[in-house]
Amino acid sequence: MLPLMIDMKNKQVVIVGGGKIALRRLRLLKEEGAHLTVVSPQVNDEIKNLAASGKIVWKKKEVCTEDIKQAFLIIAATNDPNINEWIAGQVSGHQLINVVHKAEIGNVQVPKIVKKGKLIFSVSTSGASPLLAKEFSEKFASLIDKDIEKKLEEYHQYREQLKSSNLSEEERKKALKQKLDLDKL
Ligand SMILES: C[C@@]1(CC(=O)O)c2cc3[nH]c(cc4nc(cc5[nH]c(cc(n2)[C@H]1CCC(=O)O)[C@@](C)(CC(=O)O)[C@@H]5CCC(=O)O)C(CC(=O)O)=C4CCC(=O)O)c(CCC(=O)O)c3CC(=O)O
Ligand SMILES: NC(=O)C1=CN([C@@H]2O[C@H](COP(=O)(O)OP(=O)(O)OC[C@H]3O[C@@H](n4cnc5c(N)ncnc54)[C@H](O)[C@@H]3O)[C@@H](O)[C@H]2O)C=CC1
Repeated sequence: MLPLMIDMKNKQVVIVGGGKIALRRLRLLKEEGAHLTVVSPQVNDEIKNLAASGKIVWKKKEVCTEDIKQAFLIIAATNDPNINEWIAGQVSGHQLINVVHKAEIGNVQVPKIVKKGKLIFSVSTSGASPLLAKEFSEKFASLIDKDIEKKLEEYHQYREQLKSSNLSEEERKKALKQKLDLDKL
């Protein structure tokens, strides 16, 4: 499994199922600006409210092939393993699919994700122990400088400045390293 950063803005995402796990995936993807459609005969209250306010689409029905045809990413999050597996069998080779009850059936797994401004890290145990992934992420998060968001904005600006200067690659690298080292003092 290869961890990549994917721009989910305006991507079509179909979540099949409307329970606890569907909601967890929905929150994560909504935050990134994806266009969400939930397909499920029943959904929890939060999903109902989001649909009522037009923030997502809710198709109140059981899933069929047509529902997932246009999706960039599909989340099979029903509580019926047979349905989830059927969905996985319907996707074409260029679609992404996450199957929540048995990740290896799909081609996407969801790690534990932590975001502090521009700093993003994620921990995966390749499905071995989600709880350990959570605990590790908390340990790593506790090591992060509390001003990291502000600092990263500064580093970004400084780096852009250097990139538009006449300095050589070697000189730029040295200057960037010096700034990081100074901050550590
Ligand atoms: C493969 C994967 C799914 C995927 O890729 O979509 C997967 C699969 C499964 N999880 C199960 C159970 C639990 N999952 C959690 C929690 C989380 N699970 C997450 C990810 C992943 N879980 C992916 C692999 C991540 C990795 O590689 O480490 C986190 C990190 C991110 C997220 O889901 O948002 C999130 C942190 C929550 C937080 O931050 O609070 C808890 C604890 C809790 O809920 O507190 C439990 C109960 C304890 C236990 O069972 O371990 C079951 C059994 C279901 C059953 O028994 O029916 C399966 C299915 C299976 O293993 O077959
Ligand atoms: N990935 C993870 O971190 C975890 C995964 N799981 C797995 O996720 C599954 C779902 O868990 P919950 O969300 O808690 O279940 P839930 O019971 O709260 O929700 C299931 C949803 O699926 C819908 N559904 C059932 N048949 C359908 C169909 N044919 N078409 C469309 N929708 C249908 C139901 O209406 C309901 O909204 C569990 O069965 C479990 O295997 C459970 C815990 C953690």
